[in-house]
Amino acid sequence: MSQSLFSGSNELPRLALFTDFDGTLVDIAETPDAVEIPSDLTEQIDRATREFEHAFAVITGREIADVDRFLSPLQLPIAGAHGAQRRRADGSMEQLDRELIAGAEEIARAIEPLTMAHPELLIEPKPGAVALHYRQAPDLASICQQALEEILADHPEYSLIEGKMVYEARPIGFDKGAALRAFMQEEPFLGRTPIFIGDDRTDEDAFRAAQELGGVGIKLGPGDTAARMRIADVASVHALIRGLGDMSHRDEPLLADTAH
Ligand SMILES: O=P(O)(O)OC[C@H]1O[C@H](O[C@H]2O[C@H](CO)[C@@H](O)[C@H](O)[C@H]2O)[C@H](O)[C@@H](O)[C@@H]1O
Repeated sequence: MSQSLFSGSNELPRLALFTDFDGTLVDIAETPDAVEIPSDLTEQIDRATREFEHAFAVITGREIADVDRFLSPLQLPIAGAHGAQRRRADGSMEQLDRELIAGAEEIARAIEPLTMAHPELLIEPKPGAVALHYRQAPDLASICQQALEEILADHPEYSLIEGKMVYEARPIGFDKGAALRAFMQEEPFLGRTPIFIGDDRTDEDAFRAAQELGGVGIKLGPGDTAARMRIADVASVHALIRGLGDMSHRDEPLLADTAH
């Protein structure tokens, strides 16, 4: 890391914490529904959100309802479907254009012949976006990419993005960086220093946004990244969330004056 988030000051900045979901808060699983939620995860997150005065949000490719189901009973601020959906900290929803929702439904229908021919493929329709998973059939990656490219030629309002064993159609103008910036303009995020933790290439926009706003991106795992910091694995993310929650309670100087 070239620069410390805490350098030049004895006091902790007021932090806002943003995390990705799959591969960051939970380990990657064979299918989207198979992710395992550690028994203490919701409690850990709940505690951190309180200590961060609720400046804690999830920014994910999943639809919001999925994350709510996995993290029940928590109802966090969430940007879902790569930012196409967004629930603010006050619980209000940013509404996505109906035409974009209809466009995503059409794209999902257009993929069906491919998934009928290859039942190992999985379509995940979401409000305003669509994922085509090939984790059960890695050899079909290029066929999936080509099929979606052809379908998106008729849907210029969408672009193709690539994740972990998945191709997705995401509406143009939406990404995780834009979602992070939108949260940062609202309470309780306003005026805080953003930290974004993610593991995938779709997280790069959010790393850059966090850093442009004076914060830091933390990349989980290997690979080229714009993030200035790295973290090893999901267990370390849980430990970091616990640790940051503890630190945010300190109002005394970070380093005690130990000069003799
Ligand atoms: O932005 P994220 O929270 O990381 O979401 C990205 C995509 O994650 C999910 O798919 C990925 O995780 C699955 C479960 O571990 C795995 O089976 C799949 O291969 C991964 O691509 C989710 O299903 C997608 O909707 C998200 O866009």
